[in-house]
Amino acid sequence: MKKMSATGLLKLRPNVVKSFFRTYKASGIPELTQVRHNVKRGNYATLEGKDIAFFESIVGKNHLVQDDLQGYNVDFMRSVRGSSQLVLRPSSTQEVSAILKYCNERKLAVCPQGGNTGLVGGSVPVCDEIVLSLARLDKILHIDEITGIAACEAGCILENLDLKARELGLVVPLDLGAKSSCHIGGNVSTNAGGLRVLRYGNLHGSVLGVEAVLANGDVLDLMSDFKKDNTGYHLKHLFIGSEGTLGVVTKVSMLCAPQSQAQHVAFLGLSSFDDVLKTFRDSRQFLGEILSSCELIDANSLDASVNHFKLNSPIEGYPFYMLIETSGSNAEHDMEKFNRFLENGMEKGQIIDGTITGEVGKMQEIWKLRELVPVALIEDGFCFKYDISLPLREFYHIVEVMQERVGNLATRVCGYGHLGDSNLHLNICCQEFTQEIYKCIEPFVYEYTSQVKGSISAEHGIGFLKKNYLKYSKSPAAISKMRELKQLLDPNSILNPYKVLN
Ligand SMILES: O=C(O)CC[C@@H](O)C(=O)O
Ligand SMILES: [Zn+2]
Repeated sequence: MKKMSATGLLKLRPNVVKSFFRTYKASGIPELTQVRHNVKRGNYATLEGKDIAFFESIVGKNHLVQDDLQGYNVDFMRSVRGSSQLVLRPSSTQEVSAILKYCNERKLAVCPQGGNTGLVGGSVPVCDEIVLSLARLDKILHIDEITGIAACEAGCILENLDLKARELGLVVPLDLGAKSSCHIGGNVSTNAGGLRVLRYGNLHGSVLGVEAVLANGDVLDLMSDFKKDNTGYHLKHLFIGSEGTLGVVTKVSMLCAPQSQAQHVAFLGLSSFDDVLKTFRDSRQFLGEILSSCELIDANSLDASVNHFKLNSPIEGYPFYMLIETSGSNAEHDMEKFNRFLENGMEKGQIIDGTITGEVGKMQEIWKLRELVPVALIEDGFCFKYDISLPLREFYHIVEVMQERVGNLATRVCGYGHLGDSNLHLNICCQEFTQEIYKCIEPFVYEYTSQVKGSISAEHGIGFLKKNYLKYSKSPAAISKMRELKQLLDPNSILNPYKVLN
C-alpha cells in the first residue's frame, strides 16, 4: 500500500459534460423516438402563427428559437429525440407563468428543460412539445454565510452556485459529474442524487423551499429559509423528483454545508464482492461521520475509463475497486482513522492493494477514473443504462446474471455506482441497439429488481424511457394516486407529457 501525504483541501473536477457534448454532436442523431417507441401524439393543439406572436410578446424575438433545435430535441444519451419546432427562453417567473397560462388555455404541450443532462429522456420533447428552457433564470439570489442558506433561480448551473458557496466556506450538498452543465431547477425536479448522498442525504432533505409555476400559470411560492416548518402538507416535496410533470420549478432555496477542511481519497483493489461488502461495513465503523463517498467500480468499468481516456490507474488487475473519500476537519486525525481502517482491511485480507492521497491533483486523478466511466461507456456505440437501488447483499449479483444472459451480444456489461447508497449503475454496452439484446435485458432487469424489493430508479428518475416500468416499483394504488395528483395540478396534461406516467 502506497501512502501519500495529506495536504489537499478541495477537489475541482474535470469538465465531464462539456467533453461529452463534443462527442455527441459529432456522432449524429438517433432514429425518431416516436417510431421506435411507438408513441401516439396526445390530443394537443398544434402551433399557429397567433401563438408565435403571443410568445414573442412575452419573451421577445431573440428568445423565441425556431431554428437549429437539435440541442434541445435530443437528449444527453442520444436515445430520445423529439421534433419540437419552438423553444421559449423566458427570463422571469412572470414570463414562465404567462407562457404556461396561455399554453394551458390553448392545450399546447410543454417540455420544461434545464441543462438537458438527464439520462431517461425526461428533459427533451417526445413529439412536438414546446421546449421551455429555464436557462435564462440563472441568478444566484443570495447565499448567507452564517446560516448556509442559498437561494437561486432554477436555471442556475450547479457548479456556479457551488463555486460561489465555496467563497463563503460553504458547499452545495449535491455533487454530480454533470455539475458544469446541469441546472439546480433540473436537479430539484429530478431529485438528482450524485456522489455525496451518503454524506448530505438527498434533495428532499436539503431543499428548504421552491417556487413553482403550475400548469394554469399560478405561481406557488413555497420558498422558505427554515428546516423546521410543520404547517400542514409539505407541498414542496411534490416538485422534488416529479420531473416537471406537476409544475415548473423556478426558484430554489437550500441548506449548504460547511466546506470540509480535509479530504482524503483511497482507491482500493479487492478480490471478491464479499470483501467489498465487508470493507464497506468497516468503512462505516472506522471512518464514521467523516466518510463522504463510497463508490464501487468493477473491472470492466475501470477498463472503459482507463482505456477510453488514456488514464493511469494506480492499481490494476482486480475484479473490484472501491473509491472511498473522507471529508473532515483535521487532516491528521482523519489520516489516522483512514490508516487504521486500511490496516484492518489488509490484515483481514479484504483489501489487497490500494493507494490513498490527500493531494488535490491526485484526488482528482482518482475521481476521474470513476466519473468518466459513464462517458467512456457510451463510446462502445449503444448503452442500456439502469440505475437501480438494490439490497446490498444482492448488489452485484444482477451484473453477473446479466453477463450470462447477454453473452457476446454485448461488448461490455459493467456494474459501478454509489455502493454507499445501495445504488447500482448497471450498463450494458453493445455496438448498436438490436431487438435481440433488448429482449434479453428488459423487462428482466425490472422484474429482478422488483423481486428483490429494489427500486427501478435510484436517482435518474423515470422520464420517458422507464415510464412503462413504473409498476415494478409502485403499487397500482400508488400509481392511481399519482394520476389523481397529476389530474388535480395539470388537468390538461400539458406539462412534460409522455413522461413518468403513461
Ligand atoms: O450513466 C450512468 O449510468 C450513471 C451516471 C451517474 O449517475 C453516475 O453516477 O456517474
Ligand atoms: Zn449515479
